[in-house]
Amino acid sequence: MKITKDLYQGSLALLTDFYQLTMAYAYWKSGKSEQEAVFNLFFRKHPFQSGFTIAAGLEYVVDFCNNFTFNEDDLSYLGNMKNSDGSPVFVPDFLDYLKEMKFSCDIDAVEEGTVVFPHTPLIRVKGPLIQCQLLETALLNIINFQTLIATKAARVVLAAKGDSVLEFGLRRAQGIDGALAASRASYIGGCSATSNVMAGKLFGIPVSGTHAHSWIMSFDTELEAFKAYADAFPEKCIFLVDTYDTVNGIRNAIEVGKILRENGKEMLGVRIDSGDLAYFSNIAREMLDEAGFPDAKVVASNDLDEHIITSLKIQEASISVWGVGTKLVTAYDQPALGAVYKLAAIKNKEGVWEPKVKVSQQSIKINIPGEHQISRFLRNGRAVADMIFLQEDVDNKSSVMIIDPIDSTKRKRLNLGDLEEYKLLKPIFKAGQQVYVCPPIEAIKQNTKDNLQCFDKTHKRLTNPHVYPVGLEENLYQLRTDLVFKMKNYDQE
Ligand SMILES: Nc1ncnc2c1ncn2[C@@H]1O[C@H](COP(=O)(O)OP(=O)(O)OP(=O)(O)O)[C@@H](O)[C@H]1O
Ligand SMILES: O=P(O)(O)OC[C@H]1O[C@H](OP(=O)(O)OP(=O)(O)O)[C@H](O)[C@@H]1O
Ligand SMILES: O=C(O)c1cccnc1
Ligand SMILES: [Mg+2]
Repeated sequence: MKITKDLYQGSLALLTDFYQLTMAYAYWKSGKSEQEAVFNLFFRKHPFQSGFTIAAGLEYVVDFCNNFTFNEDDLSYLGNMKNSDGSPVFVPDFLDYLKEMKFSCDIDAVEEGTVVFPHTPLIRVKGPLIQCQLLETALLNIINFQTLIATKAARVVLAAKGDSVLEFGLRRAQGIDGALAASRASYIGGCSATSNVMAGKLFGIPVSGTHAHSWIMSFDTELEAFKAYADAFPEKCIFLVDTYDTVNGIRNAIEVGKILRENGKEMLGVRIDSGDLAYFSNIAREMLDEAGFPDAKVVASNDLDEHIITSLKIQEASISVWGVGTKLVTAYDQPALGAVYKLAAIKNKEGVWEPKVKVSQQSIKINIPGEHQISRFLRNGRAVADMIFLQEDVDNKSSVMIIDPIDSTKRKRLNLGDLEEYKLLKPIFKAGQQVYVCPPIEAIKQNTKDNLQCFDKTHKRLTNPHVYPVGLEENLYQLRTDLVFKMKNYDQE
């Protein structure tokens, strides 16, 4: 196996759980493949005890759907799968069906960079049951990870309060694709650049960086190392000052900064990667200012996350650029988002849509039935609530009641006349044809910024944030309750 050449072999159709294929076969065998269905992809709890989540990954989903075909290699692999009695798992007629299958679903989704909340669909898939089912695992894989990392990045960037955050995670990320996807999602979440050069090339993200301790250690003295770096990159000098003695390192950086200046160049700054970052950054700032380098930046790195950055801000550390790696790209404190993909409605034999619920002991796990939409209501540009609803329930209404999906005592009346309404689900595919143009990554990053700006700072607080109201329109709430009662059959002894 050569990972550079052979890994995906031009097809991602088998990037799925085996049970999706066994269900697909069983749907086909029982004549249900083409029955129309609606599935929603949503999460139940914000990651990191955050008050918000940033949607990311849609562009990957679009690409996946546009290339959703089983190639000859995939089909021959499936054709060779055997049951324990030696019989083939999948009969040739089914493999022919897969070969001819053309992606034909409608997909509606929340745009990347949108602030999203529990229970509201990030992606809605409507189409033949077999296709909806076969998309589940890949869609979850893509959206769960990129949404998680975009959210983590947004939190780190909020903690940095306007300072640049550089993403340095490649060496610690979860494998090759994890690293690439994390760099993309980190940029969407608000990072200014990545150290990951391949992500720069693939996604058009700015790349940047400093140098490592090994560079210093390869010379007899730190001063020699700084001079040689300045010689190679006079425009890009951020000297790593903590290899031996941080204060001495700053002194050496200043000395080389003066030589650069004599040659018409400016040192960009210093990086501190160990020790007490508040203490050393303040010393660096004082020494740089005193030596006539007030514009030189102090970059800090070393196991940073949003909490350490917040603490360093409180300590009045003089850091203006933050290099964040491991804890960002691995989502160290919560390594998975936990979004799910649930059947919400199915068209019966009479052609009538039937809403569906999965009943659970835990009310948080009861999904929201039907092909619903989400509206975000804003007052003077400020988000006040999100409503999950069925269009027919709100037509011609001047006010609506929304009810918390978990706690029905939490309700909010919205007077629609006073509010701006913004529909979150946008058409992405219609009958398998892409109708949405994926925006450039800069526009997605800007969308994150604009979206976050609409939310009160109490929802963006990193610890114990104020909960933003998201509710089911009352008729949809009632429909869900009635369906649960019906499926539970409480009237029976
Ligand atoms: N003033 C500070 N307040 C809070 N946390 C800090 C402060 N200074 C550094 N930190 C954090 O404390 C941790 C220090 O970790 P660690 O003990 O591994 O580093 P170190 O010993 O300074 O560096 P290294 O092991 O790389 O030489 C890091 O997560 C760092 O970001
Ligand atoms: O700390 P992170 O947020 O992951 O950021 C990336 C780290 O990677 C580099 O060193 P590395 O960790 O490889 O070595 P070090 O711990 O000895 O500095 C760099 O100096 C940072 O410390
Ligand atoms: O460019 C840097 O300073 C860098 C890159 C990767 C990891 N740590 C630091
Ligand atoms: Mg380290």
